[in-house]
Amino acid sequence: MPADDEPAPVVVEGLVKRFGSCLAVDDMSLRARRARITTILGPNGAGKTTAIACLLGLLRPDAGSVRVLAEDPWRAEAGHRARVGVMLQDGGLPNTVGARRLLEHLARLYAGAQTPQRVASEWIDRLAIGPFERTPVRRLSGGQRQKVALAAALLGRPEVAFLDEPTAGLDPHARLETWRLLREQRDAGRTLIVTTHSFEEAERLADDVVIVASGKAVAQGTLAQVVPPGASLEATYFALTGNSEDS
Ligand SMILES: Nc1ncnc2c1ncn2[C@@H]1O[C@H](COP(=O)(O)OP(=O)(O)OP(=O)(O)O)[C@@H](O)[C@H]1O
Repeated sequence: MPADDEPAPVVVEGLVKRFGSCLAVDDMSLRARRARITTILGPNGAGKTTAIACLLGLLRPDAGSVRVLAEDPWRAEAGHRARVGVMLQDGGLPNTVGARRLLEHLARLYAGAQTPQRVASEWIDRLAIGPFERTPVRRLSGGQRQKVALAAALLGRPEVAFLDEPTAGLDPHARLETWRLLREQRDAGRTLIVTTHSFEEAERLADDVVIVASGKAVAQGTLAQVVPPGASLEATYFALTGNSEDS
């Protein structure tokens, strides 16, 4: 188990990001510990995806700092990017190719994969992609596309992976299988940052939880640290995000 005082692989300090007059991220600070699953919960528009885009080096912070594996992602070289996996909400997958071809292509890009066909087959088996492995991505159902995007994010054996709502739209079997997979990835030493709108997912999957509201991290820690004795995560979330559970 990693010591709590070792440098965190993901550090956000005082992050600010504006889009015109919209303050999407407002002085956000958070950390994700190595070889742990950190889930980020927060209302629509709270700034989760924007913060992740900064952590991926896709957006440049207006203020504050972000570090991934001790580097500034905005300035990082290709070698750094290969250590970081990503699954974005819109998939970002090429539309016209099938899953097998795409996964083989990605496996070829990663130096470690000497046998791209075998690597792709392992992920296709693991995520039950086989029945639709040759269907062009644009023809896949939302849940099928999620599976391909998850395989694409993890296939390069990244040290850190950012997964934006990885189980959204998955059926209950696929969701359980994804949780099992993510725990295995964590146990293999990967640091996973997972956004979700599911309290059940956070409770069953997370080692650490971050609650984000109005562009700030308003609570973070283990579930036991974040949720007061006798309360639920759901009640804590509603109290911290300013919404009423009864409304
Ligand atoms: N490129 C952009 N241009 C303008 N506004 C943007 C842009 N990207 C995000 N925003 C705004 O920033 C705010 C934060 O959006 P963000 O996508 O980070 O929220 P989120 O917490 O990921 O929400 P959700 O749970 O719905 O995915 C929103 O008000 C959104 O409209």
